[in-house]
Amino acid sequence: MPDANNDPLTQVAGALAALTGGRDAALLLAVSGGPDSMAMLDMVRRGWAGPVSAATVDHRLRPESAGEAAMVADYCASIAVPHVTLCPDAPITGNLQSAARTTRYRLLAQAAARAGAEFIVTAHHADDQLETMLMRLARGSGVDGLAAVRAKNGQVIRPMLCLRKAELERYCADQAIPFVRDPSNASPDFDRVRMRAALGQFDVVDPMQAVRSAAALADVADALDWMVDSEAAQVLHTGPGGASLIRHDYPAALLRRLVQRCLQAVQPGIAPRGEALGRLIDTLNAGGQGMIGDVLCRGGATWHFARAPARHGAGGEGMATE
Ligand SMILES: Nc1ncnc2c1ncn2[C@@H]1O[C@H](COP(=O)(O)OP(=O)(O)OP(=O)(O)O)[C@@H](O)[C@H]1O
Repeated sequence: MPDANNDPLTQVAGALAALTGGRDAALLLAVSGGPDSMAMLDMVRRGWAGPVSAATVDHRLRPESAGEAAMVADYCASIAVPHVTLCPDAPITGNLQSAARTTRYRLLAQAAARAGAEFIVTAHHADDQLETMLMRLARGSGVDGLAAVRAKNGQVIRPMLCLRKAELERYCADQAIPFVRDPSNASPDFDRVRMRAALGQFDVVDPMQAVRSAAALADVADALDWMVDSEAAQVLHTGPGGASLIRHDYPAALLRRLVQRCLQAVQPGIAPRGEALGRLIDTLNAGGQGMIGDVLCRGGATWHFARAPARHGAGGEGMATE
């Protein structure tokens, strides 16, 4: 007899209830028009008792994108789900994937506020999680990076992590749900596409186990943040002259986070890579001084962090040490 608990709709409903705290909160679904988010749209509107609306971001980076957004709008109209297409007010430039992602989440947050939605829901699934973890592993990431795609990050929630991509595609086929395929998902120019192709030949790691590992690492990252909150209140002081750390005999994982907080207190938004941060901490431990971004850092009994004049041609997060 089929197990009702393994039914994708039941699993997604359970994940949504856990992520939202069980209330019938208003949800804004982020629907690109691909099979993952179209399956999510259909599953959530069937299984969720609270208000549901949907948004598609037309990044205007490909000629087909307006037609894809229109397809989602038409489908939403046919199932009586309110839908909005969101467009950036200026062309997306620079590192296109990363700039598109930043713009997308900003537009979605604005649309959620307008729609009165408490949560933005994306369709990241278990195969996405494994790909992300392996890409981070290939870069030597630590706990935060390997925690990969968070099931909950601020107001963004991801209830489809409990499902495989193949289940979502099967669902679309079974329910005759239309979808589009983004051609960039087939371009070998992207690391993710190459990783996906490699994983197609390699079934040693079960994506569902990767989801469990990532969730365990996310718990560890949250626990470290919690400890650092209470330590920082005792040992990290900020003022007009910058930030200082009066104690630094911490285990490495805590010290890295405390130093990150000092840096961010001086230069908001700075996110040094693990290796640069490790080199800085070695330098400070040896009583030396170094620069990360625009922050001058000095070791000694108390570590000091202060804004330095921007260096000509400085590359942001690189580090110079003395
Ligand atoms: N153009 C879009 N409009 C609305 N939602 C989108 C759009 N693109 C992506 N999303 C949402 O984000 C999810 C993940 O998409 P995708 O894997 O393409 O993003 P990514 O850039 O690789 O990951 P991330 O969103 O974590 O940065 C989709 O399933 C969908 O819910």
